Amino acid sequence: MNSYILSDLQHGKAECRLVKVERSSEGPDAVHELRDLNVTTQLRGDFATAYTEGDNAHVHATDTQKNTVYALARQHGVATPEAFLLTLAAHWRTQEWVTGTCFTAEEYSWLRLPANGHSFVRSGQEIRTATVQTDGEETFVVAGLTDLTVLKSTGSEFHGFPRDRYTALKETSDRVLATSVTATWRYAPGSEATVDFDVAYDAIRTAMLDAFASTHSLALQQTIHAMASAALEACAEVAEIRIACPNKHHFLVDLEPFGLDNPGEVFFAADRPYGLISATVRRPDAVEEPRAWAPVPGLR
Ligand SMILES: O=c1[nH]c(=O)c2[nH]c(=O)[nH]c2[nH]1
Repeated sequence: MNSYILSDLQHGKAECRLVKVERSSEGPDAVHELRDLNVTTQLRGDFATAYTEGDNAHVHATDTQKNTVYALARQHGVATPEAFLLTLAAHWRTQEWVTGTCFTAEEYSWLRLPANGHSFVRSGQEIRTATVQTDGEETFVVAGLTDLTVLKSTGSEFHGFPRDRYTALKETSDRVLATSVTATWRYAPGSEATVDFDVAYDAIRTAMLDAFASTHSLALQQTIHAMASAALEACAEVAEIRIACPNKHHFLVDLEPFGLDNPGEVFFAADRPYGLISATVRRPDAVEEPRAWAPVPGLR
């Protein structure tokens, strides 16, 4: 065996697609509930000999982990993404050689069609996200959303920035502000026992959208701060929130060569490059917890 240092071992099944139908009634008038998740499991623990010796005696097979996702969905249901990940965590944290766990889920939303209670259309809006980790006795829950695309066609300015020999950007007092919000919030330790994750999600999403719409923006940075603050105000159980936003630039097209004016009506929506702006906003009394954020990507 060599003397290199092995660390950060984890193994699990990535992207277990799980659709759970809650069947409270049957027949042509059946009203069903749908939860559509993409679940990734990761176990951490005493698994080094699999890496160093190829000895799998401690390895809970990723296939077993995948099967456990489906079996626990059947046995415990999927009340919310966070609740389901907590169920997985409760199962795996007690298994031999497991000292820590990390479960993540994306949730895709479906809207009920008016015809009956069991037909749905995928809603093209944001993806909900959740991550539950355990480290021994401790539990960390973060949740959020990505791809929440928003735009305001006025009420956004950008000026007062420094100018140097490479600055070409004109100051503006009226521009299109568009972004695709990725937000992730961390629940205060212990709050997972009492918080209603669906209620919290809806409250935070609504608060962020209201803040985006109602903030007269002097910078996307200011809008991000307003959205994050509104989220903390909307949900007492959230200790901190991270928001990352691409600035989806909309450039006014010069129509003068064609003898036309363009009073803020015709834009070129560029897809790249884009500004990329992010921040974390934390309650003053909340203790930082870097472990909770470790698996959370900055921006997707
Ligand atoms: O809201 C903005 N923030 C920036 O930091 C920035 N930089 C830039 O070129 N445009 C903008 N807009």
